[in-house]
Amino acid sequence: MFVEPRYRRIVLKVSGESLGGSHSPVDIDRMTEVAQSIRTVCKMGVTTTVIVGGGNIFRGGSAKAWELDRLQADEAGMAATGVNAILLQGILESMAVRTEIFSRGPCNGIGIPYSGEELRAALSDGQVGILAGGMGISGFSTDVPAVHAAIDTMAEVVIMSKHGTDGVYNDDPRVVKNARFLPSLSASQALARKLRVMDSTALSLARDHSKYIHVVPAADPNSVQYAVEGKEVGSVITPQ
Ligand SMILES: Nc1ncnc2c1ncn2[C@@H]1O[C@H](COP(=O)(O)OP(=O)(O)O)[C@@H](O)[C@H]1O
Ligand SMILES: O=c1ccn([C@@H]2O[C@H](COP(=O)(O)OP(=O)(O)O)[C@@H](O)[C@H]2O)c(=O)[nH]1
Repeated sequence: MFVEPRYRRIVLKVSGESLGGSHSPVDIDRMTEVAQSIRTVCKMGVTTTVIVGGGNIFRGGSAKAWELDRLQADEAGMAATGVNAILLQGILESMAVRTEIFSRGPCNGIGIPYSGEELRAALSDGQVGILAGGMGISGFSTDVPAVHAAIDTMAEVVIMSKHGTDGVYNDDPRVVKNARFLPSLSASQALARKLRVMDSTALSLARDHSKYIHVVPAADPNSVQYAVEGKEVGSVITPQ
């Protein structure tokens, strides 16, 4: 049965941590599930840009433990997103999904350098854009380039496939056992309550550019498809 998608143009942010397995920082079964969900939404006619995190391999926040300075640590984190992007591209291409990687910073040399115009051209040509290297500069997470890509590609929503939560709560559900699930809230409310489900810089960028954020559970392999189909899943952060 054909379902009219709720979203026509999306940016999908895939949590790096959700790509790891118990024996390896990158798990082929998880990566395959992600690729299958991308193929499913593409078949529904949804124009898709994917941005992968790198936290399954390395995060800038580990700088101290490794005695790295923040710039070095962030460069390692950005490089990690490149590994995930190449592996995801490989699996997607094996499923006959055409892709192009657009890269920044330490990932330059993987695919082609990021350009909003070239990304839009690839999407118009029916390809999936995969972004590597985040913003290409230290001090960010991949949430900011996810929202930025929504601006560049005129996507109405960033679907955030999150590790360790099924949506947004009024407090961190990993820490506060009786935290309350919030099916819908505004970006301003999330900022005012200092909810740390995503980067505050990315939240304010989404608010200022009227982009919706749909937080869905990475643990459910159907959650991206359900979000696109308009089924109740995760939490929606509205721009207003
Ligand atoms: N208000 C909140 N609602 C939901 N999750 C939250 C909240 N505050 C903090 N978190 C935490 O955010 C984590 C996901 O964010 P993060 O680890 O940065 O993600 P990812 O690697 O999935 O992008 C969850 O595992 C959850 O513990
Ligand atoms: O524009 C960017 C994007 C990412 N990073 C680094 O790359 C790491 C991995 O990205 P992220 O934490 O967003 O991955 P995820 O949380 O999705 O696993 C971050 O911790 C940062 O150290 C960065 O320095 N600049």
